[in-house]
Amino acid sequence: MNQDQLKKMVGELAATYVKDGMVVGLGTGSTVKFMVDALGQRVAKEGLNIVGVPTSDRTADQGRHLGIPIKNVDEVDQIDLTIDGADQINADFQGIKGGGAAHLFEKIVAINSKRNMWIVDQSKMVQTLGSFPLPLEVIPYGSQQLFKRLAAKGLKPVFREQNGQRVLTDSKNYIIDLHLGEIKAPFELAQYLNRQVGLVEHGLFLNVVNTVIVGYDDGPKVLQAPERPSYQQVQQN
Ligand SMILES: O=C(CO)[C@H](O)[C@H](O)COP(=O)(O)O
Repeated sequence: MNQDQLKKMVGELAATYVKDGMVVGLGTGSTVKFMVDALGQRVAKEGLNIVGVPTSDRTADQGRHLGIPIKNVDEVDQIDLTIDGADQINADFQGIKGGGAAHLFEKIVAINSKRNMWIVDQSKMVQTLGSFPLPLEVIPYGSQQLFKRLAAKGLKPVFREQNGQRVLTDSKNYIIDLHLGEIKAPFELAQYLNRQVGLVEHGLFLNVVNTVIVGYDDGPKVLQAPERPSYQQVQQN
């Protein structure tokens, strides 16, 4: 199976976890796109009654187009289940997200969800995080100074660009990617990044996910992460 077929397989399986009456967080990315397509089909064919809380303008547009009722995260009491993709997941179920520049909204939706499910193809499962560059969403004002501080600390920052222009998030912020190679101590790194002024959110998702569906050539595998409070929720209290 090619990567797209694996993504479609896990996306379609994840859509079967959505039950009537649920408020569902809708992630962002090419894997989630398959899941939202499948959810749209269930809404049309089965009359599935759900509310979708999207994590990007892209996903909101797709959901609306498919007839899924869409609400903002501030318009719902709580989200029952969020289904999202990931860029890397390590052996301890910690993740890197933000390859699609949507990790700020994805994290807000994730920490306001009762359960979080990630859907990935087999290439995303790693022993140690970091070979995928770690995305940071930063406010444009002062971002060059922040960039210099990150570089001085040896974190190998690179402003993300597309067609020669800096990428802008849905909140009109920049993305800086840290080309770390290996992240040996993700919690320590998260603590350092949380302290940086002008850095809105980093792409380390620690103790967030409950269930991971991985697409392998011989079929999907459903993995359960240990039950634990999310790092971000603990920090906030
Ligand atoms: O974090 C994300 C977007 O910010 C995506 O979930 C992540 O990049 C995975 O994307 P894809 O399913 O296209 O591989």
